Amino acid sequence: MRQKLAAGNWKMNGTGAALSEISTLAALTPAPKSEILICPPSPLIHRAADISAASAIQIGGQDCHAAHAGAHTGDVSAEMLLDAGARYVILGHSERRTDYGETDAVVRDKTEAAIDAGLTAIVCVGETLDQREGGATLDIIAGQLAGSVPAGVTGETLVIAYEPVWAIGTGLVPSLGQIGEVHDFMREKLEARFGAEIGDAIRLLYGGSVKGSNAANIFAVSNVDGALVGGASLKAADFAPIIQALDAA
Ligand SMILES: O=C(CO)COP(=O)(O)O
Repeated sequence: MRQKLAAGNWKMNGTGAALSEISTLAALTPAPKSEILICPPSPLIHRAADISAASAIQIGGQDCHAAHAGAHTGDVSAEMLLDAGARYVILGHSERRTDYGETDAVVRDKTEAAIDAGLTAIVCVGETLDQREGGATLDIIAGQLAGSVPAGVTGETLVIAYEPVWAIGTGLVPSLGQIGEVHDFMREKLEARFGAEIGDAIRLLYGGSVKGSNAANIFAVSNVDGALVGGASLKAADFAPIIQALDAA
């Protein structure tokens, strides 16, 4: 049985004042059945990990460099995230693929570095609206999975997040059929590449305009093991109902 995961990606939002949302979230979800993860901006990770230590909430990063250390001004290594208290890191988010031209090969190298350091990597994949309208969705997902996921992963070291680019921050959500089609397809691809046992153990998250109002329906879709939530993870009052829906799924 895969452990369900509700992950919040704060993106470039929040200063120290936002950390109170973590304690509030812990109070609103005292005994969650699902794993709960908050990925704040890097400068908050250490304090977020301290605040969440007594709760079920885990902390993650939003990116890391592929190198362990060195002359990379402004970058953060996977070891640094781990040392600061992170246990997960989001990699290959479409905003990084777009803003920084991160290719599948770059994402794969970062994923290897993250896993080497002892983090669980959440690798993001997803098609643009043009690609979906052109009927290329499954080809895009297959290519991103093949290119971004390194060899040797397990259900403990890798999570995949399916985030259609056109659904991120837009309020648009694919139909439940479309989500199910992609998640079933990803499961097949992972089982084909890593074998039935590992392929079945890797958790598959849906991301893109997940809210308390649509979460239960999305979590009922086959092979959806949780969500990667942006906007609705910033406030505990918005994120808690999503966690409750996942617990109930
Ligand atoms: O990009 C996302 C999470 O990584 C999704 O963002 P929204 O939930 O704000 O659409």
